[in-house]
Amino acid sequence: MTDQTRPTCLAVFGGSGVYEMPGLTIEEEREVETPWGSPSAPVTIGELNGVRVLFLSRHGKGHTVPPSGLNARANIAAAKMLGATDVLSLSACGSFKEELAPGHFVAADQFVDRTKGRPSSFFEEGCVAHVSMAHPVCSRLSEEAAKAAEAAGTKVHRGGTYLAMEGPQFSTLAESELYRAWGMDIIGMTAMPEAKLAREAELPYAILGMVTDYDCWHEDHGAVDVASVLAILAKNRVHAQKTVDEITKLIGPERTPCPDGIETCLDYAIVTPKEARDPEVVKKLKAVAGRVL
Ligand SMILES: CSC[C@H]1O[C@H](OP(=O)(O)O)[C@H](O)[C@@H]1O
Ligand SMILES: Nc1ncnc2[nH]cnc12
Repeated sequence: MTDQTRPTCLAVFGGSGVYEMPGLTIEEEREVETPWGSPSAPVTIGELNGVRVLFLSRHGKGHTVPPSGLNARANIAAAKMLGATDVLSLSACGSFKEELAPGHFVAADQFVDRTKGRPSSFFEEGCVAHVSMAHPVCSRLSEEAAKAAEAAGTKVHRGGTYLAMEGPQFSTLAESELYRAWGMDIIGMTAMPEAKLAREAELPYAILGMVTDYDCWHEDHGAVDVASVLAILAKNRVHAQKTVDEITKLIGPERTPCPDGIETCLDYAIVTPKEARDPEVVKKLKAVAGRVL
């Protein structure tokens, strides 16, 4: 059995409002230490419909970790180290389009990264790699997530660009209008560098943006505030949780390799020749890129 034909092990990163995953038969809550530190919370390891699921509350159980303080490297590394085959992100987001209404989900397939200074690579001086981010989302997982959300009774939009802002403040009106003029679809504060790191760890990644608001551009809606985001999420949390239930039914435990080749994307990405690599850096990297080191 090659690494890519292992049974499914779906890592779910629950964002704002999604702090637990009811229905999961819990095996254990694992404290994980990675070469990049600890993830946001202990990882809940369990099973749902015969599928192994790893659940991580992205901001911690009590929502104590802000977007800029997220240790995305530790979160992704923890998933990889625990054997994840895929990562599904459930993320609250603002909308830049009338038709992407609060309560709808967007299976985003592109990102624009406007975050600043977040550690965004596992690779560093001593071992340099460049992976492609042209198609940052796993097409298969994204479609499965979209179908699962529909089965859970949610209106889903397939495709769309997620603008990742630094935060934690919401956008100014000028920024909101600029992003709209750029053709962005949704906005949030967490998908970057998470998606980049998932790619470097050869983990197929997909995201369901759970629309909570129209940011601040919409004349008929007030500017976004946390209370309204959380109120919408309280209504939609059940849809998010049901979506995870449905996706495990859809994908099942048997898994074929990712059709986009994400699990082998490091084959030609590392530019530093073996003899020039820093052994200490390589030691850390084994946690996420052991296949090629
Ligand atoms: C509580 S509103 C802003 C907050 O919500 C989103 O988090 P997540 O993506 O983890 O659901 C957004 O990105 C901000 O971090
Ligand atoms: N309008 C918004 N901007 C950034 N992050 C968000 N999360 C939810 N709504 C958001």
